[in-house]
Amino acid sequence: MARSDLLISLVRAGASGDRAMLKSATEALVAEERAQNHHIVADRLERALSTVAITPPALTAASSPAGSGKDTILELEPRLQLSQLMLPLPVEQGGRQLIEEHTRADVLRAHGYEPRHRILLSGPPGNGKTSFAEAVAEALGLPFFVVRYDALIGSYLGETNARLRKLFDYVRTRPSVLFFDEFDSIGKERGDTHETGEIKRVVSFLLMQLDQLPSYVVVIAATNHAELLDRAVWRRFQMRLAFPAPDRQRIGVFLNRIISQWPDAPKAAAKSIAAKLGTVSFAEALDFCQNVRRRQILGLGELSIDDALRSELDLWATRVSPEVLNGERPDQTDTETASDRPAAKSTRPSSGRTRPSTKLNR
Ligand SMILES: Nc1ncnc2c1ncn2[C@@H]1O[C@H](COP(=O)(O)OP(=O)(O)OP(=O)(O)O)[C@@H](O)[C@H]1O
Repeated sequence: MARSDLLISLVRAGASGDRAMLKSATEALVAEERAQNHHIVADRLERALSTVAITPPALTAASSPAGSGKDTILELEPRLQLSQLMLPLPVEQGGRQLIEEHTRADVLRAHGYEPRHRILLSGPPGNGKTSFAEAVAEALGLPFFVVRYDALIGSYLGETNARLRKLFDYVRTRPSVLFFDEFDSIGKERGDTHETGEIKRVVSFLLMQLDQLPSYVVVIAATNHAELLDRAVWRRFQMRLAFPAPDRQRIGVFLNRIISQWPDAPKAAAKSIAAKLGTVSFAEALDFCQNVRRRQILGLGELSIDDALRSELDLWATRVSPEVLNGERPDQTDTETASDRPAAKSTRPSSGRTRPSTKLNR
């Protein structure tokens, strides 16, 4: 299957004159041959590749970078490691299994199995879905491709499918981790009456492409709205991992990890800071900590870490939430400034987020 895909990519690359695709498909074949100790074939393939015309062929619509699948993805160098993330146990275990299945794929294949390679991550924003995908790419030593919806979704009939085809043609030329963030924006429920037939065609085409993808392309899709996904799309994923919002205790441990690396330890315990932050995502807790350090660094030695922390907690209590920005509840910051507000006040209307007191436990 994997091999036949590579051969098809080679034929397509030859037909369209896409030298990048030709090179990456050949390199993938070379890697495969070497993995099977077929060094003579691998050497011949490499020699053949080196004789490919140096002069680039005239650009055509199909072969131009603007028209290739490469435009619809962003290639990032994965740096994050799984051990740097605070993950729920099932996610951590799922991640380790996934990595093992791919690093020891030859053992599985010897028994007629392929490693799992279609993974769905769900959960509220800022709790590590993107980071997890990056960490999987890092652990496997693979490029991390992030799908760019701005370049993928077209307004003309059939345009999105044509771009999806190019995207999949491009990624199947080499092992990689392909990441679809906000996957619900493309894999939506086909029964949605507000959508035209176009979305159905896109979802059907996407399913077909997912089915045909070789296992050396690990597709990781993330969604904040798993309930919006088409059932058939949901079923396609071999591993589904939930990233729930962290509770206060986990945020406390997370804060402690960060704070313990600061040059000066604040007097307040991480647990007490977590209580003051209220219900937050890991990303929000991290932002908060980074702001404290920014404040202290710019204080040029005049500001202690405790002052910086207290000051940032004061600001935190006056934060404008997305609900205010969306007009779902009134903002009180117009009539009241941070300095007007007593330090321990936390009476802003709650909308899921607990407004913390700004007084530190010392
Ligand atoms: N579980 C976690 N452990 C450690 N750090 C985390 C965790 N979750 C998020 N972070 C930090 O927050 C940042 C943003 O998280 P990330 O982009 O992975 O969240 P996400 O779930 O993909 O959010 P979105 O749904 O908005 O795309 C990361 O760069 C990371 O530094």
